[in-house]
Amino acid sequence: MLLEGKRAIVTGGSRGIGRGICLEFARQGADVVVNYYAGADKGFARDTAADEVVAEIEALGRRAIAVEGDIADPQVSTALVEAAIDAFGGVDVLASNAGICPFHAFLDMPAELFKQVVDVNLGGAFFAVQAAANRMNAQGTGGAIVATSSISALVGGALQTHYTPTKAGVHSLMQSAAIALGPYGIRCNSVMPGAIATDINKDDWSDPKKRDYLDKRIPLGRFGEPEDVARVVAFLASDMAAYVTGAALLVDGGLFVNLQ
Ligand SMILES: NC(=O)C1=CN([C@@H]2O[C@H](COP(=O)(O)OP(=O)(O)OC[C@H]3O[C@@H](n4cnc5c(N)ncnc54)[C@H](OP(=O)(O)O)[C@@H]3O)[C@@H](O)[C@H]2O)C=CC1
Ligand SMILES: C[C@H](O)[C@@H]1OC(=O)[C@H](O)[C@@H]1O
Repeated sequence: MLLEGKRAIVTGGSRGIGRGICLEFARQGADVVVNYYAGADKGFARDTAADEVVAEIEALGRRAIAVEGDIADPQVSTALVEAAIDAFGGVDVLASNAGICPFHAFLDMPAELFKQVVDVNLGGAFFAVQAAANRMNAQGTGGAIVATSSISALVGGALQTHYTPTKAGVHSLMQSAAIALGPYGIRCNSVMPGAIATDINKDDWSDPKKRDYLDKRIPLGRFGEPEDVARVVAFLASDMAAYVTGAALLVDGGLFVNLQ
């Protein structure tokens, strides 16, 4: 097992890629704090999704707790670390994964929507990394941080002008954090998923033409599944990657390099 006895926090861990990371971490021997956000309306279904992930982790023989909170709020990151200390005694691994992509045209993009996407995707990553790194530093045993950036850090999208800069920002954050935290034995890397089948792109891909176009561009011949990303995150979080920091790994079935 790659993460035997490690104590992990996964932001946005209730669905999609984050859920995949939670389960892979547990398979690899880690205990997991599962963060999610119920939203302003405190949606019951979202609480249920997080509770189900906790139950799945426990069925794998590991410990887990669900912690609700909007990652855009810096205090939520502090609370996640405190929850990990209370439940497991500390933090060894952070997967900073929570993110949103409400597709919208550029010319009439509401300022509030732009701000929300930046606050969740980039602000949330910044504060989660800062809170986890402070705890790892206090423990004195180093740690590993893996952020979910995106292929969208490298290429654009007409309906993603608010989103792609946040993913480039997360990529850059991991590079700078790798330098800032290397002296404390804390490694910082990112994954850049391509087109992964989750709720985030359900509406966008409901257009069969767009789905078909994307599908044909992927050399490995299929959309990604959350597990495809989760296994790479577990590798980067583990000692198998002990000399890897500041790196970004595309997990896209070859989509990025396929120009023609
Ligand atoms: N799917 C894809 O093709 C790609 C995704 N990514 C990135 O992967 C990450 C995960 O996306 P994906 O799994 O696809 O999306 P999903 O919509 O399936 O899952 C998003 C997760 O993030 C949580 N979340 C959303 N907003 C917040 C918030 N404000 N605070 C805390 N948690 C929150 C959700 O919790 P809840 O259920 O409670 O809302 C959910 O667990 C994102 O950062 C995304 O940008 C990158 C490249 C490609
Ligand atoms: C949500 C999109 O379908 C998905 O998100 C990303 O980061 C990828 O680039 C895809 O566009």
